[in-house]
Amino acid sequence: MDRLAGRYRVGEVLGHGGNATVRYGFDTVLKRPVAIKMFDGSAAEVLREARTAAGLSHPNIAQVYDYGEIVEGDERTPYLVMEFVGGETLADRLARTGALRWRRVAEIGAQTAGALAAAHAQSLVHRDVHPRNIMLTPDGVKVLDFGIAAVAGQHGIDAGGALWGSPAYLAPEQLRGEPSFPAGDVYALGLLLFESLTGSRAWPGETIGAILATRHGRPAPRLPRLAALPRELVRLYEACTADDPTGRPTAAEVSETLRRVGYTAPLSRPATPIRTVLSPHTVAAASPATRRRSRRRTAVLGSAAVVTAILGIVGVQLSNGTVTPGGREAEAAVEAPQPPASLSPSTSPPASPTTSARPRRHTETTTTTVRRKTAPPTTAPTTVPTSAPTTQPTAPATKPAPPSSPPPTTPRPQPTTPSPTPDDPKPTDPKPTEPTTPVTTPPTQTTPPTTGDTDTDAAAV
Ligand SMILES: Nc1ncnc2c1ncn2[C@@H]1O[C@H](COP(=O)(O)OP(=O)(O)OP(=O)(O)O)[C@@H](O)[C@H]1O
Repeated sequence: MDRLAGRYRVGEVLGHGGNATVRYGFDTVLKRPVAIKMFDGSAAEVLREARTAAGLSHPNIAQVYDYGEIVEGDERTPYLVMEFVGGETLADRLARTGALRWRRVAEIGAQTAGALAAAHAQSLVHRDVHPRNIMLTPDGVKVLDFGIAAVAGQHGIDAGGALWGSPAYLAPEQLRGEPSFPAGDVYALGLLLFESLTGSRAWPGETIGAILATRHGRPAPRLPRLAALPRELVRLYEACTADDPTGRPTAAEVSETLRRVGYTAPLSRPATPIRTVLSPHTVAAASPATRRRSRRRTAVLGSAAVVTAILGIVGVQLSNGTVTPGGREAEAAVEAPQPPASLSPSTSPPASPTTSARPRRHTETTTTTVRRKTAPPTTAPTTVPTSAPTTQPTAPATKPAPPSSPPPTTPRPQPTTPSPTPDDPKPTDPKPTEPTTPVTTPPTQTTPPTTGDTDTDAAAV
């Protein structure tokens, strides 16, 4: 069979995530470009992701079209077929240009918040909002990767003891292992505002240990004073990143506020680059390597109390004796006893933590094991595919868009340095061209009917 599921030609790699590779593809039936995400994880989990994401329809959310599995002997490689989104990720954009003008940030933030609000309205929490999951297109923002979305109220730590998310963007209550609620996404949204306005991550760090140590007991950093930045935007950022989830606005409120501020705030000198003023909370810029590593989804295995303990330790002790907070990549996982899972759908933040304890920030020490995350440790599949299909497809003749997969090489500017903020470039949208060489793929078994999703195009914003 030369096509995936008999209809999808597979082309070049668009990017790699923590547990998947995303490739350009072409749907030969509907004659449109697609993105095909091939997973290392278990089929059951990916199918759950597909069903979750397929239920969402919003102009700022990348649409999921189809799900299937590549079967090779005993191995199954699950894949998702998604709307192809041309453009560049917010992470790549920030790496390329540094901080953005505040109006542009308000626009991106408003659309991102709108997408999250749509998910929250269906009691879904994204749980992995970070700049690599925000795609900037000529038509507006597309939020990618509802891959670890959960029903609001679902426990932040799953049955296997994995706490999913990117440690630099998780809300404090998520780090404590409490159930996931929309307020967690709003916290991450606040951090996106910070990063977009300053060009630097709010919680920098090379490793999960370093990030957790940086975050230990601290509120989110204050925004440096930026020229012409409306006070309301500063207040919004502070509200979004409040430690107490009940003090945060809803995503819908964030979207509304950003739209209003963006439209109504008096115009500042448009050609003037953002000028930053030294602030005691100004954070250091992260290196490209830092961005690359710490963006990765991280599974923190352990009870809430143990995660809490990790937060309480500035110098994280790691049991293998070779790992130090500065010495291991952020996609590591911290192992510890499993907590009980709790599933109690709700759309409001918990009145009180459901897990055992608030952080004992300064007293606990523990020994934890850090290992690289390879696959979700939750459902222990009997066979976990570890590799992509053996036959690699040929890249399409026409490059769909500047692939955003290569890690950025441009050093991120320091937030204290005036940062020119040129207008967005216009990434080229791909023409619906097929890869020229048919792809030979292993026999494919597509679970749902391969007619796919007929909801083809997301509306322009
Ligand atoms: N629908 C899409 N259209 C075009 N490119 C995409 C699409 N989805 C993902 N990509 C590209 O593939 C890259 C990897 O995506 P993926 O969702 O696997 O990982 P991630 O979000 O970067 O990391 P993680 O999943 O570990 O959080 C993205 O950063 C993006 O560049």
